[in-house]
Amino acid sequence: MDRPLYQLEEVSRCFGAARALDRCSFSIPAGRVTGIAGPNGSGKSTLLSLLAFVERPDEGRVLFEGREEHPFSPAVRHRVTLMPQTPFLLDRSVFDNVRYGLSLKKETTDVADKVGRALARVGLDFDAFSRRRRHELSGGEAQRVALAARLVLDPEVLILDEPTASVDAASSFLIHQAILAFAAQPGKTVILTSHDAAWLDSVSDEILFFFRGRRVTEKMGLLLFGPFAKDPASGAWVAGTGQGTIALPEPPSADAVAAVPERCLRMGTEEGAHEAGFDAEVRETALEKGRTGARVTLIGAGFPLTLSCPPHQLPEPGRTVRVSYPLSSVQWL
Ligand SMILES: Nc1ncnc2c1ncn2[C@@H]1O[C@H](COP(=O)(O)OP(=O)(O)OP(=O)(O)O)[C@@H](O)[C@H]1O
Repeated sequence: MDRPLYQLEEVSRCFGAARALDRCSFSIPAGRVTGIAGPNGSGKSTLLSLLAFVERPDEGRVLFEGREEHPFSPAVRHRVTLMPQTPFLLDRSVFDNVRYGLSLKKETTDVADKVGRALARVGLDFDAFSRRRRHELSGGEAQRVALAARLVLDPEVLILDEPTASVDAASSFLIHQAILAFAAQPGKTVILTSHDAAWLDSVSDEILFFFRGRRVTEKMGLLLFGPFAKDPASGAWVAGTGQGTIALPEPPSADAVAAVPERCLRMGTEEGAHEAGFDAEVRETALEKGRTGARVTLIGAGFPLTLSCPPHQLPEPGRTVRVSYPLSSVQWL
């Protein structure tokens, strides 16, 4: 059993009347890669800033190794490093940007060597890049320099908010490799977010799911937002647009969101009794970390959905498949 590194006890973070995090209680293990997933505004960045001790919760406690810690507390300073969603680079050379954190830590030995190794870990050649300035880097290169500036600090806990946002496939792959190489070292913990579900699956040992500031206990494969309508012919409730509809139980309120757990979605079979079904187009397929499972991303009735399947049953992108689910599996969030 993994030792919990963090324990959150009834943690809330409020902005005015809105709760970006709403009474969250869960733990995060040491020595693993934990992915944080959820739609826009679900509280992921807010959570990361609390885990990095950049901010304090308004309610509840964040325990680190069993003790309540705070911003600037010596127990977490230099041990936990956050790369924010839009990392800031100084208007100086790449070398100075990567070295900057070392100088804050007052590390003066083997500086050039350490900077060179950190750049190599994100696929940047020291001779080609170390003298370049911020404006001489592509978006993907700048993101990798920002990651190198965290890796050079050799933290115990590396927290990354959307490290592959707006980078191309090559940079995304290099960032993936750098994170896995970091995580493979003894005693290292990585906590990260990404909107790219397949990428997050391929890098994470475990994923925690969030929705509207709360942790959702399992991975939801399908989220259905209103407006919902009642089919006058059948009397059944449906979500969807002109591109088709998806059947639901009666919504409890107009702004409720329906969710179907990924494990309840089945692909390629006709629906049985007490099940609903709809046609969906396969958009993307990906193998999970360890390659024992695979994930399929589809679009049905205008809604994106993901479901898992054995790697040998992966359908071809572009195919239309039938997706079925028990109506009783629909949860209201
Ligand atoms: N400084 C702030 N002031 C006011 N509201 C904020 C602030 N920071 C976050 N929020 C609100 O808190 C909620 C959660 O925001 P947060 O950035 O944590 O979500 P997220 O899941 O990271 O979203 P995204 O995927 O879009 O990055 C949102 O409704 C957001 O508008």
